Amino acid sequence: MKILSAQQLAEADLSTINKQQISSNDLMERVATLVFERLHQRLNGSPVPVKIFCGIGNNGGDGLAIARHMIQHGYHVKVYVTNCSKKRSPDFLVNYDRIKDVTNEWPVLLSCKEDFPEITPQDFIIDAIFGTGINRPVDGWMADLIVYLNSVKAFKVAIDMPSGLYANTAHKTDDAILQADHTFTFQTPKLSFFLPETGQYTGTFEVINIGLDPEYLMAAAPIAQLITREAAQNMYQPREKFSYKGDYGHVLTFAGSKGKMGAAVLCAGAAINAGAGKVTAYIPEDGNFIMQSSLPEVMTVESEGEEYITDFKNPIENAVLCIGPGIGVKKYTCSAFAKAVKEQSTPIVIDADGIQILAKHPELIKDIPKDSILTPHDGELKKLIGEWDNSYTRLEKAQEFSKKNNVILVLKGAHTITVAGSGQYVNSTGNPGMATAGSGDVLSGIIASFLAQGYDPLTAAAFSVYLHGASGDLASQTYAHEGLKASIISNFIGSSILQLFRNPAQEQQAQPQS
Ligand SMILES: NC(=O)C1=CN([C@@H]2O[C@H](COP(=O)(O)OP(=O)(O)OC[C@H]3O[C@@H](n4cnc5c(N)ncnc54)[C@H](O)[C@@H]3O)[C@@H](O)[C@H]2O)[C@@H](O)CC1
Ligand SMILES: [K+]
Repeated sequence: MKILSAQQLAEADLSTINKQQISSNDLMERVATLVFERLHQRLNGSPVPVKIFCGIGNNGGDGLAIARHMIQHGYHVKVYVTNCSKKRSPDFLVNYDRIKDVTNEWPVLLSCKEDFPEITPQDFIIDAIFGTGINRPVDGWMADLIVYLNSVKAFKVAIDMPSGLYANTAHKTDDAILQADHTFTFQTPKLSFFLPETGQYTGTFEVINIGLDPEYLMAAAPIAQLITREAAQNMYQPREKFSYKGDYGHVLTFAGSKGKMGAAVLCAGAAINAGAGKVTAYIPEDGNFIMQSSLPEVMTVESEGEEYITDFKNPIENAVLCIGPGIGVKKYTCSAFAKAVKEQSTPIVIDADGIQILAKHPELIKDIPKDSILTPHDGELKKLIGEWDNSYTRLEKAQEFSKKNNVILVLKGAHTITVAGSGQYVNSTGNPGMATAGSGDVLSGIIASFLAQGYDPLTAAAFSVYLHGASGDLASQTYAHEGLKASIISNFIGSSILQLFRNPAQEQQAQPQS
């Protein structure tokens, strides 16, 4: 699903009005009807006191139109208008007049702090103060209003955007932003919904298809793409009946050291669980028993070093190298890393200590095959690209690095973002239970596995990130966030592939691989 900027969404509104030959107010009415239907489904005629706060732009116009529908359906609605300027939008004004058709009360105008109404925890708040038109921080008594609304316990639903939140630009830390419990957002989610500084303001969110001009949407170059279940379904490559293990590639993991053989086991295990035809683990000599007894499906080749990998003699032709988990950064391991990377001619996966080594030896970056995939967490990323001021500069710097070095970066986080040149692919799966040791080793193994199976590097990265998160989501239904551990996530990879194509009634049946 495309993620568009606030400006593109405004253009899409205009294009819709022109192509569908409707007025902007017709579009607003369509939007308000769609939101009302969803509210009505949930509230089901409940006598809950509804308080709707409307700005004076089109977001406020939406709020007024929603209020009208609710009043017509018997809800107990009180409407407040933030009377901060005389520049009321034409569609706001139309709906301001129309609300009089269904109630004898004019909306209450708010102009200062003293006007704020009392709000009880039982109230249901609808926030239609600002949407995508916000272009500066909210200040004065309007900021106080947002702070006040945040301080009350009532349930809050935001229309299109939590008021005060920018769709795709950075905030200052003290900006007033409404903390919603749920957000109905229009046509596409906004980039800010997925970034750590701002993602929490939406609460849960739902994208409503408001029927904007399909031609505009098709042609628009998105600022990012959301990898949804549908997108992941399209990435999946089913297997041919007359195929054999040689068709599904060979992964060579270069992972593990004394005390960290678990990283190697998790990485190689995930590569097997995600479908690689063969997996060979290149390991320090002392790790052989651990690997062979943990993973009977995985072959091993020992390095000369007993506790660390100290050398590299390519044991397998045409394997996909997955290098870094648990290898440490000792000098001889760095030399073996450098040799292994240099000898590869097709894309590889570099994770964990492999990224630390690259950061310490930037001269090695030029030896990485084009379109290789690096999977840094933020600590590792900072060592590669330097510090950033906010999530937007983080993404810009990651794009620069990706373009300059012809590599794909998988920026791990609550919403992992895969950066390939100027393309940004935001993941939609995963949960906080996945913030656990070894989770990243599993991810790098999955990516290498799909690379080996012939997926192109960008697809392998984005698809693996999706499946990794989906495996964690499925596993958490049995183990809770707290009970998740990396090996469990790995055991749910097969279930997450099945779940891609299950209908909702079958979704509960997911079982782990043993
Ligand atoms: N025809 C359309 O354009 C449609 C617009 N829609 C709604 O319209 C919204 C966008 O509407 P608008 O562009 O009118 O903008 P908003 O309603 O988000 O903001 C209103 C106005 O507030 C002013 N403003 C910006 N920042 C401010 C601040 N910090 N303090 C005080 N005033 C500030 C700006 O002049 C802006 O035009 C969307 O989020 C959506 O809810 C939907 O109804 C769909 C159709
Ligand atoms: K809003």
